[in-house]
Amino acid sequence: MKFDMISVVGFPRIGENRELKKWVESYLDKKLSKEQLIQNSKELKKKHWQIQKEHGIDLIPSNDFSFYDTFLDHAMLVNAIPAGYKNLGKEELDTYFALAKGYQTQNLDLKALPMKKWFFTNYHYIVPEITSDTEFKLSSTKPFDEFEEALSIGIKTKPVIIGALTFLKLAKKIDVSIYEKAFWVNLLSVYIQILDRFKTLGAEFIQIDEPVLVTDLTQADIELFDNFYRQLLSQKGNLKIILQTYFGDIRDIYEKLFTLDFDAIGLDFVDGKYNLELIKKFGYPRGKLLIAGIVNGRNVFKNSYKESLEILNTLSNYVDKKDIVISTSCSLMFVPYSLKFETQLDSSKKKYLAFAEEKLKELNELNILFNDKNYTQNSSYIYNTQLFEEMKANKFSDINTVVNNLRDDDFERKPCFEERIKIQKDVLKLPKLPTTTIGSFPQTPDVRKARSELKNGRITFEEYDKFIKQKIENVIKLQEEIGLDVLVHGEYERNDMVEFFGENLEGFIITKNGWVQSYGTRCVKPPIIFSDIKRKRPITVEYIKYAQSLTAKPVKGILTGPVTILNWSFVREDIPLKDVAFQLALAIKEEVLDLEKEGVKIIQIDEAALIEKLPLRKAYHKDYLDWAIKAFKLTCSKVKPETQIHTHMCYSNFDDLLDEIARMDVDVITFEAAKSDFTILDSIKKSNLKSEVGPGVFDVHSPRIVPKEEMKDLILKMIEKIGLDRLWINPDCGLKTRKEEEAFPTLHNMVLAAWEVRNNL
Ligand SMILES: Nc1nc2c(c(=O)[nH]1)N[C@@H](CNc1ccc(C(=O)N[C@@H](CCC(=O)N[C@@H](CCC(=O)N[C@@H](CCC(=O)O)C(=O)O)C(=O)O)C(=O)O)cc1)CN2
Ligand code: MET
Ligand SMILES: [Zn+2]
Repeated sequence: MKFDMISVVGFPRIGENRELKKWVESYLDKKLSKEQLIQNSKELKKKHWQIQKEHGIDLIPSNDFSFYDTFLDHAMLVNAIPAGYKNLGKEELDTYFALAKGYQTQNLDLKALPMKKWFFTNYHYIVPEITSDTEFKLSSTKPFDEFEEALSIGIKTKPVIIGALTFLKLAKKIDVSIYEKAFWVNLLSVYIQILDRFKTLGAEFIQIDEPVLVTDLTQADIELFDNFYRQLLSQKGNLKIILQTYFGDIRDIYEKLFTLDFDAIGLDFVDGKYNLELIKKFGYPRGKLLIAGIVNGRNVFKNSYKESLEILNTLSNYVDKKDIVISTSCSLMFVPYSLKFETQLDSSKKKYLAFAEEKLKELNELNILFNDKNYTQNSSYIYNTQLFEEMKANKFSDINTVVNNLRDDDFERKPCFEERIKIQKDVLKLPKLPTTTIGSFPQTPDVRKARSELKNGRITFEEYDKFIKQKIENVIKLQEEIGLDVLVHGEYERNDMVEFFGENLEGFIITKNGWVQSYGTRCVKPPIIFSDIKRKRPITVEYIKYAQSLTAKPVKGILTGPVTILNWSFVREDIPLKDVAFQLALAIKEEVLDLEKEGVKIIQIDEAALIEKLPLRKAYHKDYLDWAIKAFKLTCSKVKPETQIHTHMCYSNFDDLLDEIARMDVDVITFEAAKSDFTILDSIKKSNLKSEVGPGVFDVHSPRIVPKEEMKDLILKMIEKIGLDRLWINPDCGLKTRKEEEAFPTLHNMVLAAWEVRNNL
């Protein structure tokens, strides 16, 4: 075995120019053949393996590629797919896309499997369903095919497989206990077959990903893990098994791992600083490799060689140096592909950044330094430490003054909710069950084209502005025709709800090509928070004012909240998140007050990502929520009582956080409810939340046209649970990803449903 090894946990799969996204979308639009899609993807994978090889990576991952989502790939691999999909009579790839996107024909209506956030990232995985009828069996050749594809160009990869505990815990369980041996032994036999196949193919290392090990574990989880792996590892033969963890520390199971026959353990020393303490406290077993995750797979800033070498040197007091493998902290799929496309980015900023490709270089340099006794004399080390000194010198300047001068009443809105809502009802005079939308309307190809032409200088700003105003005019007319009560301007001017604010606030770096996958074929280009945040000028006022000038109905102003901007941006690691959040909040507050001044009566401050960076362990929740909620409150504490403040959160997996959400003290909150079977409604009733609520009555991620009766039933059910007086009727998120012909009929049905219920009161 080679010493001084370097490992990559996973590599971005979308391609340097989002090729994969474009191919898959073309395939789904029937504009690209299956053969072509597969052929193109093979070339892409090869390119990615080759790049890693050129950068000297020893443990190069395979099976980290996916046409849509690796969790769904895994569900297909072990045959954990709902019965309805099995008999579609389709080829594997088409069944796969049907699971991801739903499948509708004249007489068949299969819903897409739901998506969930992948830990605290902005990636979303597909949630498989397992029931007592699930028959685990090896059902796909994808991981083996990819291993062979790489072999054919002379690269022996390290296949990546999702671990059993992570799979079972993150799947949706229906009428089944994953902890019963009779259930999981069937899955075990599939994993044994997977290992057997890889043995036959000549694999050396297999990486088994178990990120759930960094969450709070129960005794039952630990026992399941122990039993499962004890048996699996007894069958591993000559294969070397890497247990890969990431996103935190593994305090609940660390010592237990010593007794299991893993050949290597992958630990995250970026998000899991406590892993180092565990090693200091309990040591590390002899003879096992330690995959030391020190290059951050979740952020775009350069690695601090000084800090990393300190960690590595400490580790070498407990682990044989030859057993330490330098690695990324998690997959690199959470950062953009390469800086080489950022030709317009000032070198004074670019020099602080490292995307996936540059991180490969960092791994290499770190490896050289770690094996060099005089590394402090090495030029790459000297350059890197200088950079970080410079960075330290340009800390956010205003932060301490502004943030320290905030007083308690900067965060509190007056008068209390009960008084405000009365005043608002008098001013707004909305009917019962008011109907509205979440903000964005379909981002049709003409909108994207206009923006791209503006960016390329093919049209002037005046032409673009005229185009956007025309879109606004159309959407106002449409909403009036449909009969919605509270209108919106449609968000046509925004490429993305976060990037748009990044472009218009001072302090951000906007990249040209810094795309990362958010789910399936959808990508985001997170802005980078680099220096003090300030609002240069009003951002949204003109278009919202314009929309309001076209109608007598209230137009709701839509803004993105500070915590969501923070959580969906890349943020410097040397400044407390809380301080950045407060700076963002003060900028958004200026916008809120300007909208109010211009006569906007309802303002929605989206906090879609409010709890995204909620620490994985409960013990740390409070601290995060305290500052996150304060940042939100800072944006709207100074508005008049008659101004109605809404917020929107797209996920409702906050059942046990409702008392915290109540502290946001908003007038109206809209959120997703239908996909989680409305359990949240019961929780709302039991919680301190006083706000009016709009639990979305349809799923915006499905192209399906929802029948009126279906939504009517939902509305009746919601009235029963939550009462009539505080209920709003709306979709569960923005409509930007839908086509007009999908969104408009459903909206129309939604309004009709609300009217029918209203008229029968
Ligand atoms: N940041 C963020 N995170 C989020 C969400 C969100 O809305 N924003 N929503 C949730 C779900 N995630 C989502 C993430 C992305 C998209 C999405 O629609 N993304 C678009 C890109 C949006 C965008 O930035 N568009 C730009 C650039 C579009 C583009 O590709 N332009 C073409 C040119 C187009 C032309 O000339 O016709 C090109 O560059 O090649 C624009 O509108 O200006 C996509 O992948 O297709 C939707 C939901 C959770 N996380
Ligand atoms: N206002 C935004 C929209 O409607 C909220 C989206 S939350 C991901 O698109
Ligand atoms: Zn949403």
